[in-house]
Amino acid sequence: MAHKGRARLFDALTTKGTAFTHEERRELGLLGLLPIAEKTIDEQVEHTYHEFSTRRDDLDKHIYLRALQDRNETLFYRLLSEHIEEMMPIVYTPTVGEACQRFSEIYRRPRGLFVAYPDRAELREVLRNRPEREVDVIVVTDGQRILGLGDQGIGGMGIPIGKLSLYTLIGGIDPARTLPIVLDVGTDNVERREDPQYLGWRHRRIGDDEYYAFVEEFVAAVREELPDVLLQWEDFATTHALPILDRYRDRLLTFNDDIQGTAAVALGALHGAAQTAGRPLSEQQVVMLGAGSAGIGVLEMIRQEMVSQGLSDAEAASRIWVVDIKGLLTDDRTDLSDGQRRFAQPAARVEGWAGVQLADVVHQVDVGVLLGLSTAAGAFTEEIVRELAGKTDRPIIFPLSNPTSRAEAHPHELDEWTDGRALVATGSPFAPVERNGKKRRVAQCNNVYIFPAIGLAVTAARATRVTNEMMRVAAKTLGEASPALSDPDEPLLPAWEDVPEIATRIATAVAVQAVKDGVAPERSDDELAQLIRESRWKPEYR
Ligand SMILES: NC(=O)c1ccc[n+]([C@@H]2O[C@H](COP(=O)([O-])OP(=O)(O)OC[C@H]3O[C@@H](n4cnc5c(N)ncnc54)[C@H](O)[C@@H]3O)[C@@H](O)[C@H]2O)c1
Ligand SMILES: O=C(O)C[C@H](O)C(=O)O
Ligand SMILES: [Mn+2]
Repeated sequence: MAHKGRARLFDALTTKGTAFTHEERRELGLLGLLPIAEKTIDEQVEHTYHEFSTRRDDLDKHIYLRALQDRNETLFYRLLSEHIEEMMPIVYTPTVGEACQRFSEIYRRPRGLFVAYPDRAELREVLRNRPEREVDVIVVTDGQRILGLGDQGIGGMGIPIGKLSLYTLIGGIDPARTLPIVLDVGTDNVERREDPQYLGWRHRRIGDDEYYAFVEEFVAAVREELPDVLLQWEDFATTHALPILDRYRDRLLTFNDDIQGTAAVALGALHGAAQTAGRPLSEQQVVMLGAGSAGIGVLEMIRQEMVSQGLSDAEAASRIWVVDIKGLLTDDRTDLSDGQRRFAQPAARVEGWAGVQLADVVHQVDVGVLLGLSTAAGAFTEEIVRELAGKTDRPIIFPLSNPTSRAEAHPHELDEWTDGRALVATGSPFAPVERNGKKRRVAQCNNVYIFPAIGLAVTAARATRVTNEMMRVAAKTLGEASPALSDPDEPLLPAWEDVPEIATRIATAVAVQAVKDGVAPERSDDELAQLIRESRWKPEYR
């Protein structure tokens, strides 16, 4: 922190703005560079909250908060931590989706790294130019599947920035040690490419051979520059997401949030739901709409959970029904990937059915759990939901697609169509549901319950891999924190105010598991717990 003068005043990570005391101003050569008033951080929070509140819409609020982040990170996180429930939907889903779509238009200042294909001969230099030397967590996207909004090219950068803000807010990762990265490999979104304001490389997406070679080069440069960093893959198209994860999961400290983080949060929410419904997962028939990387990732974990509850692999698979854009996955389909094939039902099982769409499956099968990771807005129709509600007392219905505009159903509809019996969790945030004059919060089943805790765990424990067991322990620890376990009228997942504390608990369990799995240095459970608490960064001026 050697900076003095203007360099110090304008360094977002260490500035205090008007909160520099007179003495500090004298020491740091700031006399005269600030108005005479000396503010406390609480006064600054009050002021910025007022400013935030006067912005006209959510995108405007997003722009305000991002600008504050670029100006004074400590204040940004302090403000967020005091208004977490109100501001999460602004810096993250759903508003971040619009911020990605309009990234070039609302662009003010650079952040993180733009790793562009035309610079491929100088990837190491690009990595070396990173804003801060030491990095604990990278979130990288190539912008091809931004939430359910498709290819946003370089605009996808909004996602790594938003996710890393939550690594700090919830997981206590030092913001100076986070690095958002976008791989700019072109875009197939013609509207973006032809927009004169577009800031990315104006080119079609490169072909697979070039693509995988570029990713390999990128990974090699990351390993050379930052050998211990956690590398999180985010919002890659399913066709790339799965091969990339397969290729690197045993070579690096890495995970794919859409596949693994989503699976863990869904399993966590299902824990409270199954308990409230009075029927364990292994006795449920599960239907998933959507067979992309998110849907298949969730189903893999559900299957493992059913097996741990006593079923064989085959018995578990026979309880899982997956419907994609073409209909039910059956073993006579020739268009399935290996991952999808594991969940294909024998074609003989559906002989004589009138059709194989979602409505047919819900009609024919004794469904207890209906999950959506399809991007198909409104696909959980009144007819389907009413039929499901006729089969079971407490139907479990999770429309998990993001952002709000892609949700398979809205919670108030599900509540109405099931007379309040549905156990609901959504991917994006929704307003509470009102029934008999009582308002009930809707659980937001979003991977943000998981990834900050994973980051905290591997950073504090100095883990070298993210194992499947670590993800399972994260799911279990989250599941055990479900408010619904003690009161069936409570939501399936904890309130946002409690999430930083729960992330600490999850991180501790994950770190203990990392040691057990032999991917982190030996330490006692107590030592790990203490290490995790102490390593949390706090939004305070120092
Ligand atoms: N809640 C969360 O934490 C979370 C996490 C990850 C992803 N998601 C959301 O999940 C969605 C899917 O992500 P993905 O990476 O798996 O995407 P993807 O595009 O790879 O997969 C989408 C799947 O849905 C199917 N589908 C599309 N339209 C359909 C329709 N009309 N009817 C039936 N099936 C249809 C497709 O065939 C495909 O199998 C996105 O909206 C994403 O935002 C949510
Ligand atoms: O970003 C989110 O809100 C969750 C998830 O990673 C998604 O891609 O939808
Ligand atoms: Mn994602």
